[in-house]
Amino acid sequence: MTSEKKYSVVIAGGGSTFTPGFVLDLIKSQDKFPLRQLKFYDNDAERQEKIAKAVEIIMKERAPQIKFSYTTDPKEAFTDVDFVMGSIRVGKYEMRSYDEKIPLKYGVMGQETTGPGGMAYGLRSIPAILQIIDWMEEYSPNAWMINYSNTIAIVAEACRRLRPNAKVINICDMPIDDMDRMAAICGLDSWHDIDFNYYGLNHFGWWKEVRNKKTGEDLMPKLKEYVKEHGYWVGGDYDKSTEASWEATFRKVADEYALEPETLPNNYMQYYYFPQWEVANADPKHTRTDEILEYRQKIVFGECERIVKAGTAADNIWDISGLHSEYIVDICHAIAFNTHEKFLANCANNGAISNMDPDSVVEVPALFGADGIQPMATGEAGRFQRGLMMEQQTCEKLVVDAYVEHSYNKMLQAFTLNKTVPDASVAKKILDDMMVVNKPYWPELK
Ligand SMILES: NC(=O)c1ccc[n+]([C@@H]2O[C@H](COP(=O)([O-])OP(=O)(O)OC[C@H]3O[C@@H](n4cnc5c(N)ncnc54)[C@H](O)[C@@H]3O)[C@@H](O)[C@H]2O)c1
Ligand SMILES: O=P(O)(O)OC[C@H]1O[C@H](O[C@H]2[C@H](O)[C@@H](O)[C@@H](O)O[C@@H]2CO)[C@H](O)[C@@H](O)[C@@H]1O
Ligand SMILES: [Mn+2]
Repeated sequence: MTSEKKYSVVIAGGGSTFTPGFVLDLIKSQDKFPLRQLKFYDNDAERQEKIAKAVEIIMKERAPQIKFSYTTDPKEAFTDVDFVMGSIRVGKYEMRSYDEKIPLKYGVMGQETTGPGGMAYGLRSIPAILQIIDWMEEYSPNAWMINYSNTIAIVAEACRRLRPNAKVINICDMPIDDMDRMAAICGLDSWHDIDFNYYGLNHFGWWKEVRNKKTGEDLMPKLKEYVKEHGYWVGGDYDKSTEASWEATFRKVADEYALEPETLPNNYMQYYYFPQWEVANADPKHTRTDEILEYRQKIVFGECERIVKAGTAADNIWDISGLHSEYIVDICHAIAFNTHEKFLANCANNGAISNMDPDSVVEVPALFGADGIQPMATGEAGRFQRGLMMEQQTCEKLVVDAYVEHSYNKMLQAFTLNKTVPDASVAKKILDDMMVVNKPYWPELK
């Protein structure tokens, strides 16, 4: 589809390891989502510049028609834009490392977006995301923010409650990645060949239905046969660049499926079904953050440095674009061109899951168009799933209460209620350690 209009996009989190991927996929999509301008915004000038200097070269060589700039000034960043792509990490990897390591100190699973670590990260993200929404509304009132910045479930609950009319859509690529694996398992090209019914919370959900989009064939029986042995691990060429810890995650789906074989789980259920297994298999001194510093961050920043030194990206062999970046570009395209394609959104339930409260934030299929999202009805949640979701979403709501009320006790209740934490005394120890390191980012909790 082509149009006269060309769009202006700002990536908030210009220094993100995913930014070069966004850029490469935006360039690849110029025939369907044409840009006139691309900007980066970050609050760490030095980190952003390392990526931006390489992107400047890439843009000159591959898309000179698009005006490119980068800034730490919010007015410059958010003026004259149609889309904000959110990819910030408040506190960067230094704070992610604490999110993972502090709970482990007390025998509790430590993970980026789940358990106490995920709640700590969510509380850090709320004020930064609300601030970006406010700048977007002030400087580009017609713009849409498509946000990846975690912890999405908590950020989405804060948006629902505190910015109910904002043009912000909180998204996650995990179900897309899982569905792409399902497609590969069934011999299909990509997740685009699959139709689905999925429901849950972010990083906490289940497929009720998976079909071949073209023929309508029910793929659940075939998938279940495969998943009970291999989980969502595909192997071979498909997984040639997948890191070892992701392999373990996709294989673990076999155990998650065995627990509830009527549906197929989001791979993140491992953290709630098997938190003690996570602890037993973790190295408290070397967590996922350390792996990223040694691998993804090294590759991305190393390649940027190499391009800048060479003064060209012509021999650039690195391409970290992929599902993550394709997905956000496809969503911007769907909104820009009012396509009403089916993706997934984290939004107020309002009946999408019939036996959950209207004000629950849920992750469900939705049609994406010029007016934003139209969430779809997914039917009833199973008893097991509903019980789990009620507990988890209450934790997410309590974190937002803690933010609004500056309440230590609400945060302690959130930690205590969480399925990954054994009791209130352990919750308190974790929270007290987290209070110290999060001082620059959290509201003062009293
Ligand atoms: N929703 C999803 O499914 C999904 C998938 C992958 C990654 N993510 C999220 O994407 C984000 C980026 O991940 P990454 O690993 O590339 O992180 P990263 O640490 O490499 O980059 C994040 C950038 O955000 C910047 N930043 C921090 N606070 C900011 C603020 N207040 N304003 C502007 N910039 C700020 C940092 O300086 C840094 O350059 C994270 O939130 C991550 O959890 C989400
Ligand atoms: O440990 P990380 O930073 O590698 O991953 C944490 C994120 O994991 C999911 O995103 C994956 C995505 O599903 C996969 O397809 C590929 O693009 O990598 C992404 C990041 O590694 C999850 O959806 C995110 O919310 C997490 O932040
Ligand atoms: Mn996600």
